[in-house]
Amino acid sequence: MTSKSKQYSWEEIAQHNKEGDVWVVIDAKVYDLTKFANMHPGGPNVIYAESVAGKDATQVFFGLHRHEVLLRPQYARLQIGTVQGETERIKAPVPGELSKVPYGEPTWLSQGYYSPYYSENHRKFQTAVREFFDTVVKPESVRCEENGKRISQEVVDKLAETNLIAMRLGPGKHLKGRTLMGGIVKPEEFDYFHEGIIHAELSRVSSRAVVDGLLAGLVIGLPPVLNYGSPELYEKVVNETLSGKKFLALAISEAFAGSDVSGLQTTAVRDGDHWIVTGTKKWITNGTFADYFTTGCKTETGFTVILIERGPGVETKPIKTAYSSVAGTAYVTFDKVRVPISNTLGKVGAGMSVILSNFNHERWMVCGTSIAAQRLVVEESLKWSTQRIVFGKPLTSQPVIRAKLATMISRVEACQNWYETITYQMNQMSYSQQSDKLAGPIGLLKQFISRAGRETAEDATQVFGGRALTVTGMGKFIENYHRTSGFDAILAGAEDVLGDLGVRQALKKMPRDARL
Ligand code: HEM
Repeated sequence: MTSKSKQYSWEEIAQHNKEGDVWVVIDAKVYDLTKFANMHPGGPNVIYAESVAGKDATQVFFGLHRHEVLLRPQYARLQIGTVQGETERIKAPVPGELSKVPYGEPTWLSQGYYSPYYSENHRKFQTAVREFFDTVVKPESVRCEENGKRISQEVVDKLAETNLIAMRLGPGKHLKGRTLMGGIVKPEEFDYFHEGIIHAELSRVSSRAVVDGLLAGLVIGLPPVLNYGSPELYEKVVNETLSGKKFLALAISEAFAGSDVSGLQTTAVRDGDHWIVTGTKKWITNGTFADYFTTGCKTETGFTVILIERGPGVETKPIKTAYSSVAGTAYVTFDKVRVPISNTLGKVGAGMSVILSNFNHERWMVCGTSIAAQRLVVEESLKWSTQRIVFGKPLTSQPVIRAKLATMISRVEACQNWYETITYQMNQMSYSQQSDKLAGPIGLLKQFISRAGRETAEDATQVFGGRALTVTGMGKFIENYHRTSGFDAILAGAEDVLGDLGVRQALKKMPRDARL
């Protein structure tokens, strides 16, 4: 019999109630904290308190710690047995499982509800993707968020093996001949709902910085190569990057110009079969470790997009931002870099349409990851306000807290429903129809979602109080989301600019004879 399966009566437990001999019970499990008390991060005295030592400390424990504390091996081994006739109720999470907390999952994944958009195949795909992210990505995400290092090659290799890297770019010819998630979905059947599942599952297990660090640069920077690169460039760069052997970043924004793409100053001057590129780029996601840069350049006849390989004259240095350096945010300098003319993406001078055609997908992707993060914040807030006791009652007994939860839930549901409607349209439309009909709505959607996210971050911070201000502990997700939700409002197009784009697109389509 292992010591953990030993059973103790409440009478016996009660005798271990003092310094030098202290046991506590948490969720029917008996812990011997005698030696640990002096190392306890919350100090020894709280454990010797009359209401704790030798007693059931479940409620006080869950008011102060996340369940994951008990699952860490160094603490799990403090358990010496269970209470006679009692069994644990708070179960450890199982990789791949769905949350049972109301609104913890989108409607289509909630038991007893229906959806017009998702099929059995989407559900099968979602199960496999969640299990993969829970087991492979989640532990890595926690490590990288803390140490700021880039995602390990081991995890990148696993992402490549399942073709998750390729699938994050959406449906298309780059999926042809690939086995997707062990063959669950055929390349020709893979649609934007499948892709959205990947963004949501990634966001569920990752901080905002890890979402970007997990090769977001490639997701936004490779499409111009896919759609406008020469066959030779396609063959080489697409194979190298989708197999996780090389990394790629989109290098458009500069300290001189962000959303105002036409104001860029990086120049490319023709010299025989080469471009000579000189200039700087700022806020380049994955730039610190990228091997290729899909770069916006000023050329004699306008704006041109050129793929630049890391080599002589290319330098990158990390930029310290509000989120973890796992994202690899870089300042990039090009100093008279010689680039073959064959690396030009699209026509010389026609770079604006190359870049614009890429934006819709990028913005839609940010919407998907933001909604999943907001949903996690809602779930965390529901759990916390149920387990936190104040003035002798759970936080949920306060009408002001319930009112906050109401608006948080409504926001995330509104975001989800609009996002799914647009995703459905994307599935029905050709690429050019999407560019014509969805650029405006996606701009408005992104503005709505990033604003909703920041309001939800504010509300959750009020619900969690001081705990939302610390990087570790009960409110760690809220702290991280509160600190980083602003990234969604800036990256892929500033919130206000996108709102304006949506309205301008609508105004262009106003019937000339429309009158009140
Ligand atoms: C198996 C038993 C326990 C373990 C392994 C444990 C472990 C920890 C850890 C790791 C922390 C740091 C904060 C965190 O990571 O969440 C902490 C903080 C704390 N613990 Fe415990 N603890 C245990 C039992 C208790 C009990 C029974 C009490 C009773 C009052 C208690 C009171 C506290 C307090 C007051 C803090 C500081 C919380 C804060 O800074 O917000 N702990 N404990």
